[in-house]
Amino acid sequence: MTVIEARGLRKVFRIANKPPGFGGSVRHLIRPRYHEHTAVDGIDLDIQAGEAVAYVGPNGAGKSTTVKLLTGIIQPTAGQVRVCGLVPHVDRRANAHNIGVLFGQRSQLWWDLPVRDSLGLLRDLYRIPQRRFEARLAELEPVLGLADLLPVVARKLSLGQRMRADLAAVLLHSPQVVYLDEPTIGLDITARDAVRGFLRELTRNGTTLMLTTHDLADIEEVCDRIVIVDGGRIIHDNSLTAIKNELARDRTMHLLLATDCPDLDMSAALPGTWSDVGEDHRRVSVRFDRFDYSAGDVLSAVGRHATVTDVHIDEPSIEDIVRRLYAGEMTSGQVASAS
Ligand SMILES: Nc1ncnc2c1ncn2[C@@H]1O[C@H](COP(=O)(O)OP(=O)(O)OP(=O)(O)O)[C@@H](O)[C@H]1O
Repeated sequence: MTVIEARGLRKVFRIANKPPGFGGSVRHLIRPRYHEHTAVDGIDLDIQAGEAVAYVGPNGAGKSTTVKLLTGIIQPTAGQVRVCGLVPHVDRRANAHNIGVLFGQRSQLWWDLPVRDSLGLLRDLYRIPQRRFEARLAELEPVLGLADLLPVVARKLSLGQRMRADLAAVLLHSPQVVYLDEPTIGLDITARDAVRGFLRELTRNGTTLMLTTHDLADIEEVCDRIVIVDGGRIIHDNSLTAIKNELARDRTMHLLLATDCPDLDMSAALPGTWSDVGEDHRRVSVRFDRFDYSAGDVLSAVGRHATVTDVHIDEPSIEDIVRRLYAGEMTSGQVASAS
């Protein structure tokens, strides 16, 4: 079932050309001048129920603007958008019940209230029955470690504590679609793992997740699809596995040998591979295309020359791939689209 559907979505901001200083302000009042900036430039997007999609791109790419359009905070200049069958900027109230949003550093919590009271207010706002509210808090408690946070006034929370409390606020009404911006920022390693595990669990249970983040580990551990935007356009849209298969076929196996092997060259046994022997003649690296050879092929080929005592494989990271896409080393023509 398609939960998020956007066609030709476009947002153009009108920006005032205000000259500097008081004189400039007066001149602008008399004769205002503007220029236009296209933040989102014709985006087509279909996201299915239960999908976890990473929506990433360099600063200013148009990520937040897209999320604002999908949540109905702003209206599109052109194009159509539907979320759970509703037009977000038209059916704002109904849409709010279907979605949870954690946006940048903006908190949902009332600054001067204990977290418990903020959650109570949100319970009333979303009209959550008391029993369901308590059951939901009990579900969220072990992941987000809420018990310690509930009595604390929001402004006294550390960044990581506030993030946990905010996540509880976003997820309290069990929304069908959740938009999260940098959801693990400020969390320690344990809390980060717990949140990532929890987000995976959410999508397994059918919640649709759209993650805008610069933390690529979040993407690898939570998302199954990655949409990359740049200049307001989608430059890549595919599953994480497909992007790796297509753009990161090389693996490098590093082997430690029991005996010196200064002249080891794998190119005869495994044509198309590249190998390098370290100065100590015992450390060998073999780079291979994973669709041409398996790790076992490489291991046994090296094993015919020397006893291997240790081995590890460098997998290409999603970080490398995304960096190359941002840098324009690859274009959408070189990569398959999910649509
Ligand atoms: N309200 C606005 N008025 C004018 N221009 C805007 C407005 N909001 C965003 N922009 C511009 O639109 C472009 C896209 O901004 P957006 O915030 O969507 O980027 P982003 O991908 O979320 O970036 P970041 O990773 O830095 O948060 C930027 O050039 C930004 O300056």
